[in-house]
Parts: sequence; structure tokens; C-alpha cells
Amino acid sequence: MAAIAGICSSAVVKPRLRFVSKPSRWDLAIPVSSCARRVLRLQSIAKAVPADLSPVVDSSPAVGESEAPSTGKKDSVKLWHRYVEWLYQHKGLGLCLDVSRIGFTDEFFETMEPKLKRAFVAMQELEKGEISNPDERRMVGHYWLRNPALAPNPSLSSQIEKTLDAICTFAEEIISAKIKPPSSPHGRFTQILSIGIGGSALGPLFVAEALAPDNPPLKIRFIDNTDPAGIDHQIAQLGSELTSTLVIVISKSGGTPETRNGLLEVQKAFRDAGLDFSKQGVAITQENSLLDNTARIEGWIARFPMFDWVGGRTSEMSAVGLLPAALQGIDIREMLSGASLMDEANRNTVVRNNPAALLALCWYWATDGVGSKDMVVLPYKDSLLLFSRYLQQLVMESLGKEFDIEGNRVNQGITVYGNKGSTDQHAYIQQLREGVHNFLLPLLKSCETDLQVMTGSSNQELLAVTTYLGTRSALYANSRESITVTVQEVNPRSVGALIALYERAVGIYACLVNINAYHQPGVEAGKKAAGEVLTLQKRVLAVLNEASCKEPVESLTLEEIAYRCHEPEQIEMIYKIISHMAANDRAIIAEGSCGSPRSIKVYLGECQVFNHFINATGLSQPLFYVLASKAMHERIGQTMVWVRCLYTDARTSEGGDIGTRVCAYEAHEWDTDVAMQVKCSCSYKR
Ligand SMILES: O=P(O)(O)OC[C@H]1O[C@H](O)[C@H](O)[C@@H](O)[C@@H]1O
Repeated sequence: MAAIAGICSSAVVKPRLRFVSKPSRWDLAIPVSSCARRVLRLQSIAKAVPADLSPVVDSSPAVGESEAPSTGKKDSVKLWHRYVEWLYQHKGLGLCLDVSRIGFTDEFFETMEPKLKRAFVAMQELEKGEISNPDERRMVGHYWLRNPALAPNPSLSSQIEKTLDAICTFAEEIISAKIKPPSSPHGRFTQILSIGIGGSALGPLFVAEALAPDNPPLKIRFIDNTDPAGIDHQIAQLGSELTSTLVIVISKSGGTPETRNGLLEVQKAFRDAGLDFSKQGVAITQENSLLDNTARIEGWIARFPMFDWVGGRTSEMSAVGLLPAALQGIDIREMLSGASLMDEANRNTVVRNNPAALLALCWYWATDGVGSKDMVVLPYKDSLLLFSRYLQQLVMESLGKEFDIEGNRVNQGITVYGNKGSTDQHAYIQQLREGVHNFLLPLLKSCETDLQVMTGSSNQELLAVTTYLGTRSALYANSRESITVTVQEVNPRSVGALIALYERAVGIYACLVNINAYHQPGVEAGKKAAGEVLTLQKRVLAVLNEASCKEPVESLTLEEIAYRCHEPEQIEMIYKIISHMAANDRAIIAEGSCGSPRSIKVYLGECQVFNHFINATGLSQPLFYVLASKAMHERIGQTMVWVRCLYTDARTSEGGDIGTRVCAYEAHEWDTDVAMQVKCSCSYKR
């Protein structure tokens, strides 16, 4: 048997454990009516936590604990009864959920009843295709991915089924070498390089670590950051196997800069190695996104759709997670079936028979419905190492919201972190058991929720079990609560079920605290701020370029640059932009050093002299460079020129960067089949 647990400690106060000895009203089904959406709009929980839901400050011992909790002596028989009373078991999935070490009371359940009813209705409406993400005007359909018959119309069901079939066929053709790389001595694809970030990376990363066999048909590597050294490292590790690498570029929006950057770097590596990227590239993205258009125009070997109604953090059961998994030889139909069975269980309106509702209620109890405590995920299986990172995005991006559905400021969220059970015991469990409880702000209480997995029969596994049990007891003895989820085995079915369990718990919890779990305005704000920095960077470049094209070159101080950009108040940001450019040899420090900002004078190492526009329908890529460099040569007589071509697809107005190169070019089969305008900027070295 394997177990996964959650520990939620109370802070200084200890919630009272009430031993539930007879069936309570919570054994009864909660009737679900089809209320309109506005009925679901609950009050801001953060503003209105009922007093009796807060942990009780009481000097008398709670049920199930001794007079002196710090001694670790508990009334174990009462705890045993509580365990038996509340144990949830899904026989088909071999999964158990033990919430007995969470000290919720009958009164708490009663208070939560109306909220739960509304949550069940909301989840039903969501599954029927309601616009459950009102801010983005989107349906939320990840549950349909594992049960296409649930989709609100036959066309969506058929899209899901067709995509799944296409994934299975493609994976089979790659593994059997029916589709092979053009110039690999192996005669087949041996490696996958996955480029994506956030929801387009964390699911595939977790599943690869959890389920990939020791010798998979294709091994997988990830580029999920912008660090040039990290990207170079992945490419270097592939070495000569770049010839047999299938590059899967994953981005729902198709325009995430980090992913785009990774793609351009990898494409450059392919060019440098004399390889044709298009014969080894696969895109997973929304139809007509920049990535989709790039892949279509460049003729990559395959494109798989990302659906508008599936969010990145719940996309593991879409092509995003299924394609990489299938290529590693993981049984994706089993994953889907585990998730589907779990979804079915999570539709139960009897709370004690609905594991996701039980989890969500425990989170609410343990964090006072305001995220007052953190969730510490402790898997006792190495293969589940990345579950905490996966959950971090799922929980924190979904629940970390400033406003509730009515627009009240609530600053909701639950912090998630964690690593590995035993490993963490020897690292930070000391603090969880005895240490500080307020991590960030004085008004927050600390919380630990611990996710633990234990298995089996061997000596090693016995050790894992005893470690887990010891940790659970020791934490509980010091008033730290926990949830334990047990899975019989870590396999595609149970991993599918675990993902589905937490997806649904997040959905239900979001209903309980009345927030939209499916948007991410905070991330959008970050992207907007990054866009503003990019705009400033362009202005800095324009100012520097003008000065750097003068004869002789004019070097500028930071004040002069800020003044000429008409952004004197942005001088610190300008300094950071210039430091970065200098570190990457794009700007040259003529005087002073970056360490003493007031001293520096700077100019650009190259001068961009003009932009050349070409209407390029029917032209091949090298021709852009030829035309641009010819025009450049005629105009300024320079022979050594660098040409950068940007294209705009006239139909979609989407565009991209073809890349920068010296005017010499190599033959490249890249014909445009759509109307494009290509803007080539030319520069020469100073
Ligand atoms: O899949 P993409 O569109 O490239 O987005 C990747 C990630 O971008 C942002 O960070 C979003 O907040 C994430 O939810 C998303 O998963």
C-alpha cells in the first residue's frame, strides 16, 4: 500500500478534535439544484469567516489529545475510531484518503453545508459548459478530456477523441521509426527536447519523473527557463543525438517569450549543426497562434491542438501532457481512465464519499478559509518528487487571487512547497514540528500540509512506512495536522487519479472561498510590466543607436540616455537594461564600470542603419537576406553586414523573428505560402 498525506498544523492555537461516533448529517447526500450562476456568487469569505470556523483557543484538551500535547501522548483509541469513521477508500483506484488528523468539528461541517451545496452546483454547471472563467469569457473543460462524452456538444467531443487518436498514432509512428529524422545514424528518434514553461512544462515534468520507464523509447529533456547557460547545457547534453531529437514546442498562447526564446536558441543550434529543424519539430498550441503559424509556414512534422477551454495548469490530460508521455512509453489511456474514475467519485454529493470535497474542506478548516497556513507536500516516493512543483502552480496560480468573484479584495491563496518525505524529515521537519509558525506576515498563521506516499513490503519500503508513520505521529503530537493520501502503486492510473483529485479539490475550494480559479490576472500584470520594460529597452536602443551611428561615436551617460528617452524617472531601469546589454556584449562601456553607475558612458557595438521592407509572398527565406543586404550595400557601401529579418503574416497580423545573420547565407528550404511583409534591419560593426 502507498500513502500520500497532508499535514496542516495549527499555530499557537489547537483546533479541537471532536470524535464523530455516529453517522452525522454529513452522511446524507447534499441535494444539488440547478441554481443560476449569480446564486453561486458567495460572499467574500476572507471578510466573513464565521467566528466558529476559526480554530478554538482553549486551554482544555481537545478530544483525542492528552493534557499535555507536547509530550506526544494522545488518546489513540479515539483517534483510531476517528480514522475508521472518516477513511475514504476508492477500491477501483486503490486510493485512500485519511483526514482523521485534521481536527474539523461537526459544527464546522454544518456551517459549511450551504457553501458546499453551491460548490457542487458550480462544478456541475462548469462540467456542462458554463462560462466558469467569466473574466476570460471561457468554458473550463479539462474534465471532458478524460470523458469526451461529457463535453457540451458533439463537435467538442469529436475534437477531443480525434486529438487523442492522432497522439497515439503519431507516438506509435515515431517509436516504430515509421517517422524518422532525416539524417540520424540511429535511423529513429531517440530523444525528446520539450520547450515550454509553466503549465506547458510542469505536468510533463512531473509525469516523466513519476512514470517514465528506466529505458524509455525516447528519453526526455526540458527547456523551461530563459537562462542561456541552461539552454546551452541541454543542447550540449544532447551532443550528436541532436540529429535524432524530436523537439516538442508547447505553448497554449503560442507567444510566451520564454518559450519563443528557447525555440529560437534551439533552431540556431540546428542551423549550426547543419540540420533542418522543420523535419524534427512538433508544435502543441492553439490554432492560429504565432507558434502554430510558424510551425505551419515552416512545415514542421506535426502540430497538435491546445483547446481554448483548457487552462495551462490543468492541461496534463491534453496533448500537452499526453504526447510527451506516450512517446516515453507511458500508457496514456490508463492515465485518462484513472482521472476519469476519480472525477466520477468527485461528483458524489455525499461529502464523506467525495475525496476532492473532503480535501477542500480540510484545506478550508486548516487554513481558516483565508490561506493562513501553508501546504507542505511530502511524498514518500522519489518518483513523486515533482508533485509539489506541479501542485505549486495548480494551487497557487488558481487560488492566489486578490479579488473574489464580486470584486471584494480578499487576497486569497495557499502557499505550497515540499520535496520528499524522508529527505525533508532530515532537513526542515524540525521547524515544522517545533518552530516558527508565521512565515510571511504577522497576521498569517503557519500551516503545514504534508503529502506522503509509502508503499509495500520490502525492507526499504518498510523503512519508508515507518518514517512516514513516525513523522505523522510526531507532528500530530505537537498539534500539527495532516492528511494522508494512499495509493497502492505509482502507475499511470494512480497518477491520473492524483492529478484529477487535486484539480477538483482546487475547483471546489475556489467555490468555497468564492474566487475564479481559472484566470491569472497577476501573471498577466507581470507580462504587461515585462512588455513595458521591452518598450523602454527599444527606446534606449534607438537613442543609443542614433548616438552610435555618429562619426565619431558619441558615448552617453545614464542621465543623457534617460533624458533623451524622455524617461528621467526610469533611470534605474535604464541602468539595469544597459548592464544586461553590456554583459551580453550588446553595449560597450566606453568609460567607468557597471559597478559604479554614475561613472559609465556607453555606446553600441554596432550601428543599425535602416529598415528595409520587402513584400515577400512566394519568396524563400534566404532571399530576404539577399535583398536586404544588397539594398544595404548599395546604400552605404558596407560589405560586412548583419541582417535581421522580422516577418508579419498579412492574414493574421502575427509576426516573428526569422533571425539575425551575416549576409552570407546557406540554402534553406523555407517558402512562404502566405502573404508576408518582411522588415529587415541591417547593421554594421563599429
Ligand atoms: O502555455 P503558454 O501560453 O506558453 O503559457 C505558459 C504559462 O504562462 C503563464 O505563466 C501563465 O500564467 C501560465 O498559466 C501558463 O501555463
